[in-house]
Amino acid sequence: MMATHRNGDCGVKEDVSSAVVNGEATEASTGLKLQNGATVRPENFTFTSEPTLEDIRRMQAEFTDERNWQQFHQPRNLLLAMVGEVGEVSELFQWRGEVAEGLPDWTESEREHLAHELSDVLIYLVELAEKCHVDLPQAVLRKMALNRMKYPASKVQGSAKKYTEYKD
Ligand SMILES: Nc1ccn([C@H]2C[C@H](O)[C@@H](COP(=O)(O)OP(=O)(O)OP(=O)(O)O)O2)c(=O)n1
Repeated sequence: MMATHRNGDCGVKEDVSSAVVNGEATEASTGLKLQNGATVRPENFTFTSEPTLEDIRRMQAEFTDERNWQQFHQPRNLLLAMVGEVGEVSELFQWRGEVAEGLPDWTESEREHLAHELSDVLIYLVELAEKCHVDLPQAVLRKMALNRMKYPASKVQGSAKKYTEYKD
């Protein structure tokens, strides 16, 4: 079963808002903004530590080898397959309006369906990265470092503007 962490019915009307100081979200300032302006911290949600991305890469390689499917899994096909799965994730959200963190109004079956589709996206993403020889965990570290430089916390506080929109 998919691990879920619900906030319960707390009248949440806006998405998570977090204040950041020196690149770190402060404990007191991270939370859900309620209609009355009060802020409530969401329950912490964390992943389990395994499988790692390398575990997933290896398991998918075994899965495709066992079926003689490597012949179909070139980068372009994997990209198209991944985009198709992203579409399937989108289908689960379409026409529902905005949904609260933790998806409190979704059924267990809907949550499990979402878990399946997100997993399909990840599986294809990991295999695409493998076939392109991108070491995904290390690439993510490098990209996050770049993101921190492009969006200094002190400069972009509370603004969702693209970095190119800043004048200085
Ligand atoms: N040629 C294939 C076909 C499937 N898979 C694996 C990776 C995905 O995790 C999952 C995708 O399977 P489907 O294409 O059957 O897609 P869904 O599981 O989303 O089924 P549906 O489209 O019915 O929702 O299976 C794969 O690696 N290579």
